[in-house]
Formats: sequence, C-alpha cells, structure tokens
Amino acid sequence: MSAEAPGPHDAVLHVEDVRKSYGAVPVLKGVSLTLRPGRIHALAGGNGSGKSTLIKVLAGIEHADAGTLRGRGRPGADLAGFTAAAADRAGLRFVHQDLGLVLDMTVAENFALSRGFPTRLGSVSWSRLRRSTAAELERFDLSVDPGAKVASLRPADRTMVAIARALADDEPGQVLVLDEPTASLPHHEVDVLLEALARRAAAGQAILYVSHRLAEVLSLAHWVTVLRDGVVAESLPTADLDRLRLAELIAGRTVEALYPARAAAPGRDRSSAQPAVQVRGLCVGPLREVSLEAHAGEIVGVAGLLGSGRSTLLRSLFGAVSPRSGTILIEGRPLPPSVRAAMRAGVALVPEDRHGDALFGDFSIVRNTTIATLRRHVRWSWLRPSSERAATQSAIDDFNIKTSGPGQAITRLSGGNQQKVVVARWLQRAPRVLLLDEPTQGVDVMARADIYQRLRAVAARGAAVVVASSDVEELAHLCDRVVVLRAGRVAARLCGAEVAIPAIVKHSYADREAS
Ligand SMILES: Nc1ncnc2c1ncn2[C@@H]1O[C@H](COP(=O)(O)OP(=O)(O)OP(=O)(O)O)[C@@H](O)[C@H]1O
Repeated sequence: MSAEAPGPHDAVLHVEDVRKSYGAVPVLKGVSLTLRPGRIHALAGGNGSGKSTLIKVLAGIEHADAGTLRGRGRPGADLAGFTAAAADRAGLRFVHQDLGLVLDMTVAENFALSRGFPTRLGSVSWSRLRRSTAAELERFDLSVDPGAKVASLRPADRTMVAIARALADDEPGQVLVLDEPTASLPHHEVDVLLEALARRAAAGQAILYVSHRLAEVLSLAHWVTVLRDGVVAESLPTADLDRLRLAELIAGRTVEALYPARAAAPGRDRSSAQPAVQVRGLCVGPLREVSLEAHAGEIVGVAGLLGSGRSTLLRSLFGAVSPRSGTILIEGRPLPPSVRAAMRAGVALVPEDRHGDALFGDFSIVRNTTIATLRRHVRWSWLRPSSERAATQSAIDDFNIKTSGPGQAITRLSGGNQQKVVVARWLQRAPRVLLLDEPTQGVDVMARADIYQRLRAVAARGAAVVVASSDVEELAHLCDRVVVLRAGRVAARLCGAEVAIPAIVKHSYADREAS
C-alpha cells in the first residue's frame, strides 16, 4: 500500500480545483484528486457532500464552473466545457449502479452494443464476436460463456462483465470509475466482486470507487478522499484509518460508536400477547407457506438473497399483492389485499424502489413529506401550507436533511437525502406496524445511525417494525429477531445472541459455504 503524498507526478489522472454551484449554492468548492496506476482510490462523504456531482462532472454530464483535468501525456482539459466524449478521450470509463447491460441479450451482444458488431462480407460475424469477447473475458479472469444471456449470470459476474466491457478498448492510462457497485449485491457476491477488483488493481488498473460502506472502503481501497460540504476534508492512505476514524472524517465530528446501543427487547411474555402482525401459511409470488409474527415493541428483520421473497412479503403485509393462500392478521384482524385497508389498520411501508414507488418527482420536499398525512394539515376544508411547512422543517431538522429549504424540489436532493424524506414521511403517520424495505440504501453512516435510533424509538412507543434488508450488518445491529428467507420459505428464525452476521449469512445460502 503506497503512502506517498498525493501529487500530480506519475498520476494517471489529476483533477484540480473543481468548482460547481447550483444557482447560488456552491456544491463543489475547489476539489482536487490524484489517481495513480494500480491504486484503488475511494471517494467517501456524507449525503449531499458532492460525490455524485463530482462524478457527473468527470463524466461530462454536468459542467463544472471551473477546474482542470490532466492525464498522463495528455494536455490539460478545462472541466467547464468537459463533455462525455472528452471524458472518454481522457481515458475515464464509468460503470454506474444500473450497469447499462441489456439482460435479455448475450454477453457477446452486450459487448458489441458498445464496440460495434464485427462483420465479414457484409454480415455480422458471430464467431469473431464470440472469440473477441471470450478473449476479453479471459483478460479479466471471468469464466463466463460469451453466449450466455446476461440475465442468467450471477450479480457479481454481471458487474464484472460491465467492467470488462467498459475497459475493452484497453487503452493505456484508463481510469475505471465505479459508483456504489456493491449497493444491490448480496453479501456473498460483494466479496467476489471486491476480490476481482483487487486483482485488476494489482495488474495496474487505476480505480475511483464511490461508496458509503466503510468496511469496503477500508478493506479494498489503498487511498481515500473524504468530501465534506463540497471540499476535501482529508485525502490519505486507508492504512492510516479505522472505521471509527473514517466515520469521524465523514461526519466532521467525534463519533462515540457507529451503532446506537441496542435497547433491551421488551420483556413482555410474547406467548400470551397478541402479535401486531401475524402471517400464517402465506403463499404469494415466490413465497411458500411463510409464517411470521411481529409484536408491538420489537424490530423483526427479514433476511434473504435477491429473489428470496423479502419484498413480496412486505408488499403483502401492506395489502399491495393478493396471496394465493394463507392469512395475514393485523392486531388480530384479517387484512384484505388492499393498501387502503392496510393504511386504515395503521400499516405503513417504506418501499425499496425510491424512484419508482416513493418519490413524487414534480413535488417539493414539503409535499413529499406530508403526502401520507395531508388530513392532519387541513382545517375548515383548507390545506394549510404553514402547517405542512412546519412539519417538513421539523423532519429536515430531525433527519439532518441537506437542503436549501422545505420548498426545494425533491429531485434536487442527493440520493441519501431523498431516502431520508421517504422514511420521514411514513414516520409522521405514527404507524402501528411499520414496514421498511432497504431503509438505508444510499444513506451515509451517521444518518444510518440516526434512522436506527428513530426506528428503535418507534418500536419503543409500541409499534411493530419489520425491516427487510440485504445489508446483514444492518439486520444484526438493528433487529431483535431475524427471519431468514431462502427460495421463498423460512430457512431460519434467529433471536437473541443468534442475531449475528455469520448466522444470517449461513442460513441465507442453501448449500454454499457462508463467507
Ligand atoms: N440539480 C440540482 N440542483 C440543485 N442542487 C443540486 C442538484 N443536484 C444536486 N444538488 C445538491 O448538490 C449537493 C451535492 O449533491 P450530490 O448528489 O453530489 O451529493 P452526494 O455526495 O452524491 O450525496 P449522496 O451520498 O446522498 O448520494 C446536495 O446538497 C444536493 O442537494
């Protein structure tokens, strides 16, 4: 691990003094960054600190107000007029979270989509395409059949295919930019991807890696630059850091502990108390004969791999899908398959797909916060904007949402801050049953701790909280009990000391060895 002072010498890419404002609000205030061959350089920072804006500037999607970019042997480029084509010429290769692959096409066809189809005598030469793709995959140690549909690949391999495609032209001095590549990967797949990335770096690849996951940053990256409020708070080797110190750099303050202490689970006798949620023999979508209980005052986790049925279970409890068979009781009463009925029964759902299901993109933060509790802000048949604004302002304060004010358009917030608005919205309803699907996706480490504390408070006030998450660390720290789903069935019910990462991972994977 190199510990030399950062500077432009021997850099693959040097970005200097990037400035960017949205209107009158400065978002990047003179950010500099140096990337070197063979080095994985993490870009960390709290929600709204400017990471995505910097990546968008480097990709030529947003224009900076000022800043320069220099690469090995390349003339300096002015980032104010930087375009996607200029980014490509500068050797920047991006793999975004959605990967940009067509799932229904083969790996080789996906390669050809970006590089063109090889032809022979005027028609596509499929054999040449397969051969060249196979050679590329081999270069990346990827044992994937070029003729396989992308949809059939395991998630980590899909990401590696996207990376191999991005770097396929093999120009010297390329920089691979990865934006939260592990955000939607299951636990086991994360390790596979990280190992592959470490091998690429060992072979000389420079990588810029954006992540909220402290453990990943520390185990994978050689160097980390922490952004805080649009400036570089620190840029240093990861060998000089531990998790707590990195969290402190991100937060800009002393941090006692990364997770709030787990409150003692309520000491009531669950066998006699009526559960707030009772599911019996539920069959819906991939779920088969699932039974589960959640009592007032407890946080129950739902673990399982992608496709195990976690989200379907939560959507059923919210009345959004009709079960083939089985029953759902909320506080002892059967729940019909109706969202309205579920909401009347005091059930609230924070869904997984923030953009598709939860955000109202045309609205401000105010309406996005109050939309589930509008009645509370009506008096004499009139909606009172002052009341809505006051409720929103207190959510902004409580959740430390980084914004220019309640009237700002929700789409202008950073991803993590949008997520906080969605969680705040449903907490306003004071639900008796609170369901959350991936509640801290894209949320920074400190805000995560705040959300956990709030969920504990909701439970302590007498609600039952059910959290589905692919983040096993989150489940282990937050939940009183965890139900592990595997292929649609309950594979394990963990409680007390069993609620720990190794047990959750072990039961999530059927035959595979737990990592
Ligand atoms: N189109 C826009 N108009 C106005 N402000 C914006 C716009 N896009 C982003 N911002 C603001 O710029 C700041 C930085 O946002 P950015 O998305 O770069 O943060 P981030 O570090 O990527 O955060 P996160 O970790 O939440 O994704 C935020 O305060 C955000 O509200």
